[in-house]
Amino acid sequence: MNAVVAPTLKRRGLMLVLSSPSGAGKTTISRILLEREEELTLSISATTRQMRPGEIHGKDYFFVSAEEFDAMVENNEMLEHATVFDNKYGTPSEPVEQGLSSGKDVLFDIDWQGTQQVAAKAPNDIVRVFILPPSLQELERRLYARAQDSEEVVKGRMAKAADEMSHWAEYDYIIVNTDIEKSVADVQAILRSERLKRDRRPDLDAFVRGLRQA
Ligand SMILES: Nc1ncnc2c1ncn2[C@@H]1O[C@H](COP(=O)(O)OP(=O)(O)OP(=O)(O)O)[C@@H](O)[C@H]1O
Ligand SMILES: Nc1nc2c(ncn2[C@@H]2O[C@H](COP(=O)(O)O)[C@@H](O)[C@H]2O)c(=O)[nH]1
Repeated sequence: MNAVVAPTLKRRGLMLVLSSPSGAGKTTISRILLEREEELTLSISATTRQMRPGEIHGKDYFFVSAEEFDAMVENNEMLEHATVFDNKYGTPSEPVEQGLSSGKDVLFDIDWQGTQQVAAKAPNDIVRVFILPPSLQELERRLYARAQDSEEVVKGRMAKAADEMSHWAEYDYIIVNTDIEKSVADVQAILRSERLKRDRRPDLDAFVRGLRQA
């Protein structure tokens, strides 16, 4: 008897965006997701902000000067860019294009301004997830517990949290990050079903035609 061989169908990569007020848990969720999802690659942003202890140039961010950042924007090298908490942040386009064309999904940890720009450029490819903290008290606790920013920076970020959260309804999915394992599982469930969407699977048409003719 012949073994049944599953057909390999191509799929268009998607752009998975995580946004949240600072400290709600995007980076933590992203790190775990990247360990568990082989077909997912991270878009590494460029930023003018100071490197935090433990951060690595080229892994967490490309840490650049304001002049270098402006030159990247001027040369049309950014998919999106914005000023967030007094620093500039942006997504270099080329690695995103490379990731998508090699069949990977690309993960973005960007704010609502960047999300709006990516959605305007690639409305069919973007999947937007907004992460909320369980409470403001817990958000503040997490920012202090991370112990990587000064009290002044934490206060500044807390002051902007309500404004950041006012954009939640622009997102496709909302996760309240109470339990980290559950939040990661929720994002994985979103990825799994978004990957199955008919519009992202250009080979399906020919495959079904073949099935009907057999
Ligand atoms: N579900 C959770 N329960 C408890 N602590 C958490 C949870 N998720 C994240 N944290 C902790 O909260 C702190 C902030 O998380 P993280 O750095 O991932 O936030 P962020 O949204 O990426 O912030 P930013 O926007 O500033 O980069 C970290 O110390 C992290 O370990
Ligand atoms: N629009 C963009 N926002 C970005 C990008 N990279 C990060 N961010 C957002 O900035 C804040 C602060 O990040 P932090 O690492 O300094 O704590 C956070 O909301 C990130 O999502 C980007 O390329 N574009």
